[in-house]
Amino acid sequence: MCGIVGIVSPEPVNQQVYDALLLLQHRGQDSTGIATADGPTFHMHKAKGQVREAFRTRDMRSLLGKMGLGHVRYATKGIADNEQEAQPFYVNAPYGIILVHNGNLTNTRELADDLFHIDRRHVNSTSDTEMLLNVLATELQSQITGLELDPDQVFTAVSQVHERVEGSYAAIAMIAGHGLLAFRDPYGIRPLILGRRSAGLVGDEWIVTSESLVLESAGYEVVREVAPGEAIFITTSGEMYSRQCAKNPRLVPCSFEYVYLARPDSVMNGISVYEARLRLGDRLATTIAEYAPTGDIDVVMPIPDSSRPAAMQVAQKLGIEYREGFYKNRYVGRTFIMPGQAQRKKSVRQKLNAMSMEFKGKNILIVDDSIVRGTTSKEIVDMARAAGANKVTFTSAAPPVRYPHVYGINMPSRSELIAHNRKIPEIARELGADHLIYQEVADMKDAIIQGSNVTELEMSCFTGEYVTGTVTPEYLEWVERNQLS
Ligand SMILES: O=P(O)(O)OC[C@H]1O[C@H](OP(=O)(O)OP(=O)(O)O)[C@H](O)[C@@H]1O
Ligand SMILES: NC(=O)CC[C@H](N)C(=O)O
Ligand SMILES: [Mg+2]
Repeated sequence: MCGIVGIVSPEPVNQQVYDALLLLQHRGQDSTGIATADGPTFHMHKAKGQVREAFRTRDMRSLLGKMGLGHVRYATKGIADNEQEAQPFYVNAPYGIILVHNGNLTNTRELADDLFHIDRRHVNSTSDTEMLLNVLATELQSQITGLELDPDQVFTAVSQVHERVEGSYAAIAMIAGHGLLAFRDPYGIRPLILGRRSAGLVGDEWIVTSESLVLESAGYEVVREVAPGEAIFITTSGEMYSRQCAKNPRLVPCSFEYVYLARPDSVMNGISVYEARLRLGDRLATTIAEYAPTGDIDVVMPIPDSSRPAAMQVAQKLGIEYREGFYKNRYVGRTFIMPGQAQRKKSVRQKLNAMSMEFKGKNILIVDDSIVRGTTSKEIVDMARAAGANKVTFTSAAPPVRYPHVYGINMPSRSELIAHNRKIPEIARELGADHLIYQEVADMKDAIIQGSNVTELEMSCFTGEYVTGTVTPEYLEWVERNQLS
């Protein structure tokens, strides 16, 4: 799950793009990049690691221009630990295009073949994003008649992209000398929001980004979410055009954004992430009360950070004291989005420490937002026991993750998932917990969409039902054999 941002302004944009990326850091820690357009000239800097370590003053100074875009990467395809596969990606024709992408394409085998044999395009990496860019460039090239480029041609090219590409994609591209293009896949799986801010006499500034908190923090007003299948084109002089480019758009946003990925202070598809997490806690409390003996539980504890809102509600609903027994080292990033199991496992211990006075002789109910590989939960149960806990009940505000996620979250292999092919008591044994309780799928869905206009959610990692047709058992086996390296 990556974070993306694009800005068109009457003023230089390098600092604004940087600030936005800092706010999106929770969406990707593998690498980051910024590109700007200074008239017809692009400038770009990308590097491995997080935003604060990737950009030096001299890099920022070189990023000239009043249009720009940026990316923080949480790799799902290709090579995670590689500067060349960091985003943005660039092609020199037509015009010069630079693109950033949040999502994951599911027909890369066909695309690689077509790009080589039919379009005669060279893709120099294993990144799906480079393929997306090359499909866009091919389709844009086929629309151009003269030197000028009008928004209709851009929108027709995006319609063609929707026809050729499958999977999830929220993308932003700069077309040199012309403007900024943003588009979202026909299911709106990944988020994308449009904002506007007045820059006084010099005109308006436009921003397109993954999460609303970026708009809020920089004083942009929310114009609207980019609709599923829609494309927005903002010219270098600030005129905005939009068009629905998909034949059958349907909003099916990713449930995992609300469970874990997005920041709680964002509003996504009209749903406050924080409130969705509170409601997940409410529903979980009802299930806990139904299945587990809660009479002897002394305290409810969250696993910092993402489960705090849900845990607070569980405690309140069950009328049990809420305590924070795990102290979090704020200098360690999110462990789930780190590449490689060894690094993830080591980081849980570096990140969380149990304070024994909160555990000694007590029956603890632990709440996490999700259990995926079980990396965090296994360590947590061990730590709670070592700190003297009596009974440990582990609960998850999301249902068991039993199937791969192929739309922008790196969990491609079934065997890695602790709940795959295991019944709940077996998982409890694996974790070493006395009881284990998960949210029900229907409750998760209701909790997330309650009070909004969203009626469908992308929940494949919980249900095994994939919204795009190409995700067949054969494809899932191929993904498993060709994992991220
Ligand atoms: O079962 P696992 O494979 O361990 O994955 C699930 C855990 O990973 C995430 O935490 P993370 O530390 O990434 O981020 P957070 O600080 O936002 O909770 C999530 O909140 C769970 O705690
Ligand atoms: N999580 C994402 O959105 C990843 C984008 C793209 N698939 C990559 O691996 O770079
Ligand atoms: Mg966590």
